[in-house]
Amino acid sequence: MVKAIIAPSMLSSDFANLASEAERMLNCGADWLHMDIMALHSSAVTECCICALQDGHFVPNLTLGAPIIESLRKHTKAYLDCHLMVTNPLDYVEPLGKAGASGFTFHVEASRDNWQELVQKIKSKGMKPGVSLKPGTPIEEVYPLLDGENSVELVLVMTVEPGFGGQKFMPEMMDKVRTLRKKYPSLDIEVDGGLGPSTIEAATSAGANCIVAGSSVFGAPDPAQVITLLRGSVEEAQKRS
Ligand SMILES: O=C(CO)[C@H](O)[C@H](O)COP(=O)(O)O
Ligand SMILES: [Fe+2]
Repeated sequence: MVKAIIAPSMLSSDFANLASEAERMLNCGADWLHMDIMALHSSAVTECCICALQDGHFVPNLTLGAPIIESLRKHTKAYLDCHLMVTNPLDYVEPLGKAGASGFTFHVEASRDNWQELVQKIKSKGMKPGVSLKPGTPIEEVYPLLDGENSVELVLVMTVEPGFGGQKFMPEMMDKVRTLRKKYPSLDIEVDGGLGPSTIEAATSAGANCIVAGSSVFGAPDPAQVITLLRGSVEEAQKRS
């Protein structure tokens, strides 16, 4: 049976106090810390400004990168679950590996031409490879990454459009989770976006076992209580299945 993993999204934390926010979440029972890495690939700008402006931004936001992961690593031994929302994830493998990232989850939309090289490199740097997909991307797109030689070990199903915390959960994404769980019973299936006490049931009964939650955890008066509730939902759903 796959393990229940609760990963507060540090995107909702106080970035100016990242180390103490991380410690606070771990004390509240977090298993992983979810790190949202959003950036514009700089060489895309140099190579073709117009393309970069039209679609080079993987998301319309800028968050953190390897230097911050490296700084945080000095303060914690926690599993740092990095979610790469960038146009060229390959550029980030070496720096994030060096910085001390634990998981490296890239987007299938940004790696259609080089996912095999990417997975190989992620593994060679000692990180756990994962693939994510945007709401508009069909689940079938990740199958080759799960069935081949260089397979990923986690699939992150986005349940909001990537880019920002605090958005509304998209329940229609649960069909992807159900399909994936049926086909891959021992896979880590992560859900990200809009998860909290009112939406967790839909995700866990579909088969998700890794739960990313930002605003619902950081915005709660008692984050530990929310983390316990999320974990309980994964475990209850697993008992029922
Ligand atoms: O990847 C993300 C956004 O692109 C975040 O991880 C996600 O949005 C978490 O925040 P919340 O739980 O508030 O929705
Ligand atoms: Fe994320």
